[in-house]
Amino acid sequence: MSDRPTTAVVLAAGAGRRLSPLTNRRPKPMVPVANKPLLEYVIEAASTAGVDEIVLVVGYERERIQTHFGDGDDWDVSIRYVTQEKRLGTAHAVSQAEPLVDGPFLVLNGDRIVEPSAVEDVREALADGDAAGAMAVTRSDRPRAYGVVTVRDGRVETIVEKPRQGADSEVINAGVYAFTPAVFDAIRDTRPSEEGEYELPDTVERLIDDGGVRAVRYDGGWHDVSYLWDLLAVTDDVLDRDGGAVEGTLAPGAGVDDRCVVASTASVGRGAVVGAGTTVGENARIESNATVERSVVFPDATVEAGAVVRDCIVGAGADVGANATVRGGTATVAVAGELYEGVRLGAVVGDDATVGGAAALSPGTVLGNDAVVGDGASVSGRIEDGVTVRRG
Ligand SMILES: CC(=O)N[C@H]1[C@@H](OP(=O)(O)O)O[C@H](CO)[C@@H](O)[C@@H]1O
Repeated sequence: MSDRPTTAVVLAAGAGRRLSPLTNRRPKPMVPVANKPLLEYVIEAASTAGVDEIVLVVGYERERIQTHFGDGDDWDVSIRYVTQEKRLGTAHAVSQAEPLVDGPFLVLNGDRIVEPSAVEDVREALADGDAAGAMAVTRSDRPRAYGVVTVRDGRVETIVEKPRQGADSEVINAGVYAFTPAVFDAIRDTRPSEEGEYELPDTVERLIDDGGVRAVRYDGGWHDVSYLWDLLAVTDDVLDRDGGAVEGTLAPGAGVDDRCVVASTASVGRGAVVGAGTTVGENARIESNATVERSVVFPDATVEAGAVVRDCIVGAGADVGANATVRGGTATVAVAGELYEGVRLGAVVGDDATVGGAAALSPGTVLGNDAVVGDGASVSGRIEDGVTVRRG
């Protein structure tokens, strides 16, 4: 067996609670960017980098993942699944794969878009040296949301997970690793975090003293959807990188910008405008004279005639009624009990939610799954799943 790993353990068990309501019914790795789940970008990058065996660690809503990826044939990889029954952290997730790996292997986060070079470079770094592990590190504008890393002589010197106080480095753990099987002993020696979880950064810290971990600088694209509004920005970045793909049924007089992705089974009605930075999922319908700009429309959603939707996420099967408006722009948005100001987000319309005709959603509105806004109602703030808001 070659010492260059061709097996990757891909972590896809988490729920992604900060992306509620989008993750109330689907795991974060299945959130679509340009009509493709985040996890599909990871699997494609691994496959392009020469990985031929993937162990997918699944848990929350795992059927969604297994149904989509099956045995991996469509991606030229062989996929096997292991289930992390309890959410006990990323190191615990890796340990679930122990019976299925043999020799050095890669570990990839299943919900961050990276390029194949990140995978290739960590694998080379492990194979060329005498370290117990190699980890890709990259620069981030918000290091405190990640594992903050300091590097010395090409090795990881320190790693601090999501530091509460300021970060002393802009360099973060990119979520792409290569390990020798020694990592499994290091996981067994890893102590639980304050939240009672076994975290891979803590395991890496153990390996620093025991074999060392090479730091591999990665400057390619690195995209994370941490918050709802990141989905719009990451979609925009991916459209910049990969270009648009407008398929589907376009009625006469429909205007669809080139920098959009419209699924082959979607339709855009007469006089409708689909502006740059928009993606329209399978079987979604943009009806006549509607305007949809810089938005993500999930599969089976409908934007009815004359509706105006900007900076929006329209969930699967949702219905935005005729002449409803979401004017877009910046707002204060509540996520998991915290307020984020100055965020560019028109509205999120949860899966199967209904926005009545001529209703108006203020910027920053987040409508839960199955929520209903009555005809002509004006709504702002956060509406939980299943709640109905009538006019007046
Ligand atoms: C506990 C853990 O594994 N934390 C990792 C992981 O964060 P999550 O928020 O758990 O996805 O991925 C980040 C980057 O992908 C990395 O910077 C961080 O150190």
